[in-house]
Amino acid sequence: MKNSLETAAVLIETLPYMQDFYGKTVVIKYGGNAMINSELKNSVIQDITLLKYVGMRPIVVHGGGPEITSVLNKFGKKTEFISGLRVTDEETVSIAEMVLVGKINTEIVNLLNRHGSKAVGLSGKDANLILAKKHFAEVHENGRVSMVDIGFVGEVESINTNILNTLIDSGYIPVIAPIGVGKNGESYNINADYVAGEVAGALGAEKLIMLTDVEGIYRDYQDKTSFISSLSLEEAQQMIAQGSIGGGMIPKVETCIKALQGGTGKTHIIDGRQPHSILLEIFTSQGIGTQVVK
Ligand SMILES: Nc1ncnc2c1ncn2[C@@H]1O[C@H](COP(=O)(O)OP(=O)(O)O)[C@@H](O)[C@H]1O
Ligand SMILES: CC(=O)N[C@@H](CCC(=O)OP(=O)(O)O)C(=O)O
Repeated sequence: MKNSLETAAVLIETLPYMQDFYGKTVVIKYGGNAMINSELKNSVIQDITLLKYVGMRPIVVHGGGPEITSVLNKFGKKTEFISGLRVTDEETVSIAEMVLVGKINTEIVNLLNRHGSKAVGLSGKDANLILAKKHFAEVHENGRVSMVDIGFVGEVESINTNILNTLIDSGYIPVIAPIGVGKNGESYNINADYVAGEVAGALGAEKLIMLTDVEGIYRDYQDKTSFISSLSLEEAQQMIAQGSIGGGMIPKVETCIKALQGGTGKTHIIDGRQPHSILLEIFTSQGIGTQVVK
């Protein structure tokens, strides 16, 4: 892991090439498992603020899965995930909305603003940012695929790019909570990875960066020497089908695949536990984490 001074050195080396980054749209998916402590949170917030200062167009899509689970526990509700997605009944979707929109979104917006950014928080309901419909989980078992009903879990039908571009063009950083709205005004709990991918695709982002709690993708998750630094779209599809990518990594990799197919330049899964991981990914020639590319 690099310390802050080493990270600063990386940035200074990059200075002559700063104009290459000007005006580039980058979507950052900030996962709940990477929101470990206030020091790391500040490092993520500083990185995003710096991207803005050098003329990039950052957009944040956040998760908050562990926090939702902990609040559900307090209400005596158990959590079940199928293919990386939370089984969501009516009570669960309102708790998820309360945690994601009411707590985590406002926290991130507040932190960004305290660090000198102009951040605006949005859920899928603001200006109908995320129109959604019911999603069924795809379960791979013994080479067969089945579709399972997991309740109020949504998939994105459309993203209102107009509101995002209006905010970005006025100098704001949009911070998006992954709650979608259905055509009858109902709330849908959407995995934040999928929302990040859809936003990246809709805006034609240069990069999609997903912060999580592992170094990146492993060929075999039990074997930490099997780390992969670069993966093609086809290899990624194969790994999901073979079951070597599991749990919460499935929506991430599916998102990378979809974003690449939709025109996003590059996608990255990086370790949010590493201080200044966003800067290290964007401003070093080798980057960090696993990149999934066409
Ligand atoms: N092949 C794999 N490589 C890396 N991580 C994997 C793999 N298969 C499953 N995982 C799991 O995916 C997790 C990341 O997803 P998740 O916990 O949902 O993160 P986040 O909250 O950041 O979205 C890892 O902590 C790991 O347990
Ligand atoms: C349907 C579904 O699984 N929704 C997620 C939304 C939050 C999320 O994605 O948070 P992370 O990025 O921290 O995992 C959930 O309920 O946990």
